[in-house]
Amino acid sequence: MSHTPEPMVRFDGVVKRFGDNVVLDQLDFTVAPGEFVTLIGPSGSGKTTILRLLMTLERVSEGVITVGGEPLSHMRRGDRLVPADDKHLAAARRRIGMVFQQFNLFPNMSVLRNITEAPVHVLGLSPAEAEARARDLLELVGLGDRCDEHPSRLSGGQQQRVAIARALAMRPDVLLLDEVTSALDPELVAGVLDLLGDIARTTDITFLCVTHEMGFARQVSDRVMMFDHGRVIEDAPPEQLFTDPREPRTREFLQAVLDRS
Ligand SMILES: Nc1ncnc2c1ncn2[C@@H]1O[C@H](COP(=O)(O)OP(=O)(O)OP(=O)(O)O)[C@@H](O)[C@H]1O
Repeated sequence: MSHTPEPMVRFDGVVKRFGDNVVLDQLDFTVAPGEFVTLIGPSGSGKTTILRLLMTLERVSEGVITVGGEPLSHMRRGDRLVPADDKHLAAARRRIGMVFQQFNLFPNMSVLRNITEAPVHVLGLSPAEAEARARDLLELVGLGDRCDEHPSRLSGGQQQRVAIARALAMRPDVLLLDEVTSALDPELVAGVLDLLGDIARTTDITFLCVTHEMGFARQVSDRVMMFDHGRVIEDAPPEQLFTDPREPRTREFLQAVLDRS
């Protein structure tokens, strides 16, 4: 008998409103463990809101999000689900990492300390364990010789590599990527994308990625979800979605991206 694994991420009837503005409209989707899913769609279609909900930076208005089968936004109380309290949210958040457009490194700490800080203070690793982990990760991202420098001495691409190492140091089950190359000089983009592609191929981390880099999305994604007005209007493997989109809105969007580049 075949066994379908529990999705790593599940959105079940998720609604997000800001005032009267319905930003996510009864959203249902799942992401399997280890899958790389890219979210595309016009500005304002709700992509970043999805990542912010997963980071618990926002709360759902309705519906349930689960990560690894555990409700993120809610807690089980007997047979019922009740909104999560801060302690539950903090525990759930540990399973999820995020890399932002603007690196968000601590400017006054060395590169090494940027990476050891959360494993020591959030996961409770000893400083020696955290440092060993950080040094391994800095090797992985090609910055093994820059441990003691401050982020301001690094290029944007190198800073983003530190941010990637920092996210990996928490050993997340899910890694969220939000336009991670948008703030980089064009010549630095490919190196960061190659690194992320390698990490995606060689780890079992589940990725949700918002990007305008359609070449990258096409290369690394298992699935691409096209959003429009807070709904998924098309969900397909990249080779299909990019070459033969079913929905006219997807076609228009891809054409507009092509025209801009
Ligand atoms: N904190 C907030 N308060 C009010 N409205 C918000 C807030 N955050 C997002 N929105 C609105 O939610 C909608 C979706 O925004 P979101 O950032 O998720 O879109 P997006 O698809 O990621 O867009 P982009 O590609 O431009 O980043 C937009 O209409 C936006 O104005």
